[in-house]
Amino acid sequence: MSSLQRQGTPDTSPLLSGGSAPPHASSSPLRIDRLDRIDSRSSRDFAWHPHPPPMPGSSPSTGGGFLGPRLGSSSSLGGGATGYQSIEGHGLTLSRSSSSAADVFSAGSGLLLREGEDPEGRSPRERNRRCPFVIGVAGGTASGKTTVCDKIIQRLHDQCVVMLNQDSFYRSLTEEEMQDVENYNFDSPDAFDTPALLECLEQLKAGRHCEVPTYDFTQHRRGSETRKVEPADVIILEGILVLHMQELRAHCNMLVYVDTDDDVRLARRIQRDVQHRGRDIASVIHQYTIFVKPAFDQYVAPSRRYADIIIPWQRGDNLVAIDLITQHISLKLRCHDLLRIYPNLELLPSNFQIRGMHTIIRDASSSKNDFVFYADRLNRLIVEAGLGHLPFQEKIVKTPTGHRYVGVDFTRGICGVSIIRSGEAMETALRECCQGIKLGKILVHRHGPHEEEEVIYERLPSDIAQRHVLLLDPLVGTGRTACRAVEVLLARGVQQDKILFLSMVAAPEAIHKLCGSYPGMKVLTSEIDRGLDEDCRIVPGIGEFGERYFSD
Ligand SMILES: O=P(O)(O)OC[C@H]1O[C@H](OP(=O)(O)OP(=O)(O)O)[C@H](O)[C@@H]1O
Ligand SMILES: O=c1cc[nH]c(=O)[nH]1
Repeated sequence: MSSLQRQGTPDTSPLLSGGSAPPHASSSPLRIDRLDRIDSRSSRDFAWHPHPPPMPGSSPSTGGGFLGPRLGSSSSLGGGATGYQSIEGHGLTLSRSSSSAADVFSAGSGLLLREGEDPEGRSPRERNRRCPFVIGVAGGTASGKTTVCDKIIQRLHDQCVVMLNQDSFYRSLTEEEMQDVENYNFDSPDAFDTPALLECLEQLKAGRHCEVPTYDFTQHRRGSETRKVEPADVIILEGILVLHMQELRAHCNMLVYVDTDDDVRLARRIQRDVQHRGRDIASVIHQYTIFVKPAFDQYVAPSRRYADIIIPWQRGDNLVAIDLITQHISLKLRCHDLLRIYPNLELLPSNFQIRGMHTIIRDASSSKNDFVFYADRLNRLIVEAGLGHLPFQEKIVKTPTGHRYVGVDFTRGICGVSIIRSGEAMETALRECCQGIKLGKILVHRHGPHEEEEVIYERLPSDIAQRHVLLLDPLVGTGRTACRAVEVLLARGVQQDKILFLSMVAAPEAIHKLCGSYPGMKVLTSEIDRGLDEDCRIVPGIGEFGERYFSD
């Protein structure tokens, strides 16, 4: 809203009073950069699955199972950052990880797919499923990995979590190997059917169920039955070699190493194998000395260096570490819940350039020049991403080398409508992308954060009902201003599914309101903030966008 209209009501806007944005803060005390690779592109159905009774960690192997309500799967991967942080006194080390850039950005945006036109025959909703958040948990034998996983699952009780145990993917021994089982190395990477494990992981990440083998530790064989594991929000992949194997690490958004003294582990191993796996003490010690310990030294202990988080775990009570991990995951998943709930919500895939732009725009001490420069840059990306959601027509052209190129033709019949005044800051980006585009404007005024909105000005293309409309406003807090503007468009005959709302920062409240009220309209934002303060300002927010962008 223009400062002119604001005169006399300087503090009426949810975003006008209070000025500068508070420092960025999250409900998690940690910043674990690799977790920021989670991003998302759309939604899935809600469904509920009962909690099964806890399964014994012995033969036949647990294999994995439902551990919570299913909300759907989540993100694709983006970023590829490494993080390093050490938290003294919390018994938790966040360490540099070697996250590979290869596991970033699953394409999957489906931007060029028209409704019902998916090569794999998926519905638009299935197509928009996100990959789940995958946590890899490794550590030596009997280090307490299962307990750590159980604690994480307990604390993520409002999410659907499934576990995949590497143990379930032991190969069946051949007759020959069975003859000399005392001298078979169960701790070597070769003992596992890793392709089968990868296939399961890939199925789950694609939003499909998988069949996990069962393994009988007393017979050293796979059972004839498999266990069906449904897709979930979070997958915990647990096993001694999960961090050692690059192909498994590449699937994980977060790598955890459980660090327990060797003697504690040996004592636990003896107890477990004797009680649950039909062994005697002498054979357990023999196996430990000949295979388990050397394999630990060769594969498991060195894999610590890949961990994002190393948890010292002696007595099984390092709950601070568990809390820190799960708080952070919950924070990430909360944002993704919105994306699951609303198929019409899109989040601009993040990367460090975009995060850097946000950092400058959100910094209260940034200069006007910087604010405008980076807001323009970011708006350009948002507009480009928004345009990618418009329908297209195939177009074949001839290249200068005389070859055919099968491409697409841009949509005709679009226009932009900015919500005055901050929305006008996005017009530049739209004009730069679409030369000569028709632009309209709507001015919505509200006397106070809890007052009714009033449309006091509208100028729209006369043929707007025939056009696709890009509705522009960098900030949506309560979503009331935006909803009012949408009502104006609908009253002018624009169809919901021809409206694309573009914003830079949205509060969850606005997303519920906009996406819930107008399921046919697409909403694209570059970041979703934590919420609103008592004056309905976005937290952490940007402050008064219009003031910062337009004032001298
Ligand atoms: O989602 P809501 O709670 O309705 O608030 C969002 C509105 O607030 C901001 O404008 P502002 O009122 O600051 O006016 P301005 O753009 O004219 O500066 C923003 O640009 C939206 O138009
Ligand atoms: O069958 C198995 C599998 C793992 N470790 C063992 O000792 N036996």
